[in-house]
Amino acid sequence: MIIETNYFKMHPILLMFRVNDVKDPYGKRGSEIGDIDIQLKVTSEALSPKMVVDFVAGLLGGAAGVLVGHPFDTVKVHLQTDNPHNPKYKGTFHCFRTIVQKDSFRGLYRGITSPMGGIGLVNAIVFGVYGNVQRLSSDPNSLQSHFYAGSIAGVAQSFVCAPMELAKTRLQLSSQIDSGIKFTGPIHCLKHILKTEGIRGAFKGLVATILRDIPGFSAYFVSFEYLMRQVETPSIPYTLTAGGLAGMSSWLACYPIDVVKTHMQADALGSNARYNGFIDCAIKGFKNEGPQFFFRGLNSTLIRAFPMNAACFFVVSWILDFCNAKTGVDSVLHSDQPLTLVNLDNKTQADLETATPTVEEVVRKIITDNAMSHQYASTPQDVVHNHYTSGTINIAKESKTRLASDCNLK
Ligand SMILES: NC(=[NH2+])NCCC[C@H](N)C(=O)O
Repeated sequence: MIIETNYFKMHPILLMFRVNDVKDPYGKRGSEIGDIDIQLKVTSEALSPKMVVDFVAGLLGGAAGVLVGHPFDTVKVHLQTDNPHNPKYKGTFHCFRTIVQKDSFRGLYRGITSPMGGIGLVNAIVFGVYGNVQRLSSDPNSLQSHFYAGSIAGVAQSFVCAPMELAKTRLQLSSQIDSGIKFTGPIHCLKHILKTEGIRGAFKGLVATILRDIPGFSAYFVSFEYLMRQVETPSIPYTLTAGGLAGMSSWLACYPIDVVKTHMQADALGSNARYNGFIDCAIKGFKNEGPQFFFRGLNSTLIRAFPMNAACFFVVSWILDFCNAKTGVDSVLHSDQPLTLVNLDNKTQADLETATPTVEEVVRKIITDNAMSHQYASTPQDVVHNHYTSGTINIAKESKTRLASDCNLK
């Protein structure tokens, strides 16, 4: 069994194995390991603290992204809903300037409370679901796994994302719609929607959001993963660039659907509604305006996506890396057996990086090192008394491939 984390080139590999012969594995050779029958055990990582780390990393990464990206989002929504026949704005920069002139910087940061908490939450779901689905899939390293994990994450976050973006859109456009009511914030806005339009009203645009975010998030993660694989050790600028480009390609993959979604959420409900569903909205938009309808605001979206997702991916990667580096072990909970956590020092990691060890060699190494010095288990006997052992080691790519084939993994 091998479970790997994503985000960085040098993946920590988690090994969990079972020492079968608990009675006398060391034979007569002192602290050396005898011929023990080692079985690699496929173990679900579902209870691992790692699972939680993904969510927390997503939360903080999302918040960082919002701080950098929100002004661009305000511009995007203004442009998307501008009147095409009598446009207020001449373009992205003009829109930006007009908002600042009319409303100062507050205008750009209007409605940020909703995405701040909301995108934090959404990103916790996105990165949490994505990370765990990807790790637990049968072939975690393939781009296909990243694709599926991204799609599933996209669906999962839609249920929070749709009402949140609804409130955000209505707040951002509050001068144009809902005349009369001055919303104090997203919660106020959502409460009002719930009261006047019911639960259906609060989930207006849900289907459009799901349709948007399946391609959106699969492109997001596949492109990030792809870019990170192009270099051996990604530098900080490289990681930032990869995150930024991943954000941009994500929007390119779903932009027309996003335009329709925004229009539907800006639309009124009931008899005042202009659109009768997703398709109707798309057709009316197209008839009214031609193909440009589907690309209005794309510039500002792409411009916003770069810094926002650079910040987001960077913070997420940094947190995941920090958590891995700090402990040096993956603490794994197992329902019915005690665990020994094996912490390999840097030297051991380096040794294994240059070699191409077989599974057995790796396992022996872990046990030997663990037996020599460790806070969790100080003697070989201690290791053996705990039936399960796990360790995190960094292994070079070729070794990983070998390891994977030794374990009968694809
Ligand atoms: N279509 C999407 N939702 N793509 C994912 C990008 C998410 C990212 N938080 C952004 O707003 O740029």
